[in-house]
Amino acid sequence: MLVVTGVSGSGKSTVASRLADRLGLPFVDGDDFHDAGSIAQMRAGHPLDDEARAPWLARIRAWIDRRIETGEGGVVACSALKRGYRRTLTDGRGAVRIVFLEGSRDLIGRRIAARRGHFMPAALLDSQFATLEPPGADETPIIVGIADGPDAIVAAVVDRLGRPLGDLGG
Ligand SMILES: Nc1ncnc2c1ncn2[C@@H]1O[C@H](COP(=O)(O)OP(=O)(O)OP(=O)(O)O)[C@@H](O)[C@H]1O
Ligand SMILES: O=C(O)[C@H](O)[C@@H](O)[C@H](O)[C@H](O)CO
Repeated sequence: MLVVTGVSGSGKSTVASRLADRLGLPFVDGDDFHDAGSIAQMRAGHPLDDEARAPWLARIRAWIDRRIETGEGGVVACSALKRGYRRTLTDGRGAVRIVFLEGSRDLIGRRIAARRGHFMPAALLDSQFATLEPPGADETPIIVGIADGPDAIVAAVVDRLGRPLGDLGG
């Protein structure tokens, strides 16, 4: 089970969906678990706070738990900006591995500015970086830079998994 994390526009949806294809695992986008109120709040340029994110994270955790139960595993795209958010998704779940997409404010800002048809406004990127607590070594994250294209990033993650792909189920 892989959770692909990073700020808005870091490429989570792009990378996680291709990664899932590559590994033959189900994919889900954390964006699809927001309620309408949270989407409206972000669209209006107001960041979510801990309270608003808690039920959203709980829904994603429930998806992860179902995937673990079936033994099939999966790949989920979820910003999981703070350590505490990641713990919500990983604690007590040994097989959940964090992937962190690392990129500069400048590069991500350019990609968001070029993106069309997404609710997340570019203006929220500063708040995303202010909230971000990059994963520490104790979280054994797979950290990948995002300067290269999606296929290269997927290949780098697969390379770093460092264990047989069949072991990702639980
Ligand atoms: N490695 C890459 N190289 C070039 N462009 C990329 C790369 N990864 C993603 N993009 C583009 O950057 C934009 C942001 O990517 P994406 O929507 O996947 O990010 P995200 O982290 O899922 O964002 P959000 O959290 O806001 O949903 C998209 O237009 C996407 O096509
Ligand atoms: O925690 C958050 O602030 C939100 O989850 C955002 O990160 C969005 O979900 C997404 O990244 C934007 O599309």
